[in-house]
Amino acid sequence: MTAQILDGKATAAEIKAELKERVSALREKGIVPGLGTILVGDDPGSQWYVAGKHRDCAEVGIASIRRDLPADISQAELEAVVEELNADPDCTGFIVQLPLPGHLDTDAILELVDPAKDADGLHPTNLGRLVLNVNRPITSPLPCTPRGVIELMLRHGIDIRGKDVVVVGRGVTVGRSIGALLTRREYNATVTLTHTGTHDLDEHLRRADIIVAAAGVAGLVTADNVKPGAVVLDVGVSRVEDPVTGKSVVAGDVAPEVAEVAAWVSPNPGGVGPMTRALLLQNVVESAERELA
Ligand SMILES: Nc1nc(=O)c2c([nH]1)NC[C@@H]1CN(c3ccc(C(=O)N[C@@H](CCC(=O)O)C(=O)O)cc3)C=[N+]21
Repeated sequence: MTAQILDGKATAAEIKAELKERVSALREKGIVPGLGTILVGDDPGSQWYVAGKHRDCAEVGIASIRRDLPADISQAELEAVVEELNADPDCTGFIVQLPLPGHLDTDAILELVDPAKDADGLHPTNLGRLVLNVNRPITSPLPCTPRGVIELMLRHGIDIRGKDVVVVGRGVTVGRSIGALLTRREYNATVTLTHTGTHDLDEHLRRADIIVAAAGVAGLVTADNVKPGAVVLDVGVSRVEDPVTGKSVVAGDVAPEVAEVAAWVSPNPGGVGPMTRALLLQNVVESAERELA
């Protein structure tokens, strides 16, 4: 038995096709959703991610607004660019690509983003709304990766309700907010958040119905630690040296042999990454739709 694949690439394509329709409907009413990106410095990885976001926008008809800034930009200068996009009516949502260079105050920058335009869904106001609204519909942007993880399962017919979900990693973009989403009444999962201080991680993993591996530790989840029939989502990304070629390659948190035990696994790449990007676009479209309402 080998696990079925949670195909993030195909599912993201499906979501993008739906968003394209919603963007057309908005355009007919005179609203053009626009995604802004703020990129500081010339890290090739970050440049590649940002380029991908603009390609995605073109695909669904969202306008792109791009601000590429020098690595030595000052806090005040960067804050001015954030304020500019906050005020720009053509920009319905935007992101500040992370990480920022060390001399900049990341928290202060992220807090300056207008919560209504927060395409990442990581503004303190939006995270606060997510925590406070357990039962009512949420009408503010949601964090893209947690939402992408859930959407990937739902669109493969996986029932989350009542399931034991074990999340590995307490990072801001995934671990710390995914529990707030999964424990909403609409999903009704039971969530355990594990991290580097957890005693006996293996024990937690072995009883999980669903594992969300977001630690950024290559191969952390092994076949020995997965219950037969579990659903395993590989969110982590780290760079490791390929033992054969010696080249630096991207590795996920889930060892390949897990596919022999699990019922479902998300590949990495091709799993949660494309979903994150699709849900970013959805946040931008939803912000534009709220503007119309
Ligand atoms: N403000 C901000 N928001 C972010 O959402 C954000 C960020 N900063 N900084 C960096 C991380 C990383 N991240 C990825 C998203 C998609 C893929 C993705 O689509 N990867 C593809 C291709 C991977 C490859 O081939 O290298 C895949 O998984 O199939 C990867 C990484 C968003 N991030």
